[in-house]
Amino acid sequence: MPLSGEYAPSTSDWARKQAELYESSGGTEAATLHGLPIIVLTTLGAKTGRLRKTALMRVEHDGSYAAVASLGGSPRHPVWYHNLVAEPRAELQDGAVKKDYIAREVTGEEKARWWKRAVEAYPPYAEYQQKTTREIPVFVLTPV
Ligand SMILES: C[C@H](OP(=O)(O)OC[C@@H](O)[C@@H](O)[C@@H](O)Cn1c2nc(=O)[nH]c(=O)c-2cc2ccc(O)cc21)C(=O)N[C@@H](CCC(=O)N[C@@H](CCC(=O)O)C(=O)O)C(=O)O
Repeated sequence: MPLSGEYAPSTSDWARKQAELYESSGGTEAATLHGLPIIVLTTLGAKTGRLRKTALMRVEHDGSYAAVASLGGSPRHPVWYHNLVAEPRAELQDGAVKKDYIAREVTGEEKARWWKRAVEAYPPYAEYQQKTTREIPVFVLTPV
């Protein structure tokens, strides 16, 4: 069942602009970062209950996606991480297709498999993990 609520723009201007343009153009504009494809994830704000839209790198395998809470190797998690922990239901737009997913944070062997896919899709993830002692969380989103 799709998320409902009022959209609350991100306070990160560049990310907000990319997420909004990607969504409004059906994934035809603002579709890459450093030439690599993105997706837009919609989560439910854990405190405000408002819809949050977050551009993320596209990491897809057999219809499931990874959401990598890298935040450029920052010592803290991105705020959307806490949204997904609180409410695992999410929407994900890949190109013109937007579907409902359930997110699950992965660990161990399963995380290692998805981390490999993520670094193949976006090599800077490896540098981000080198940059911080924070273990960068990975969610796997499976279609509902
Ligand atoms: C800036 C902040 O955003 P954030 O959720 O921390 O996410 C930071 C970044 O991860 C986000 O900007 C990403 O889009 C950056 N980013 C990537 N970030 C990643 O972590 N991984 C990626 O792969 C990634 C790729 C990417 C590609 C293109 C692009 O333009 C940006 C990309 C934000 O919007 N904060 C809001 C709050 C947002 C929020 O969700 N609030 C919750 C409260 C949650 C709580 O506090 O518990 C609520 O509404 O209730 C605010 O300060 O008002």
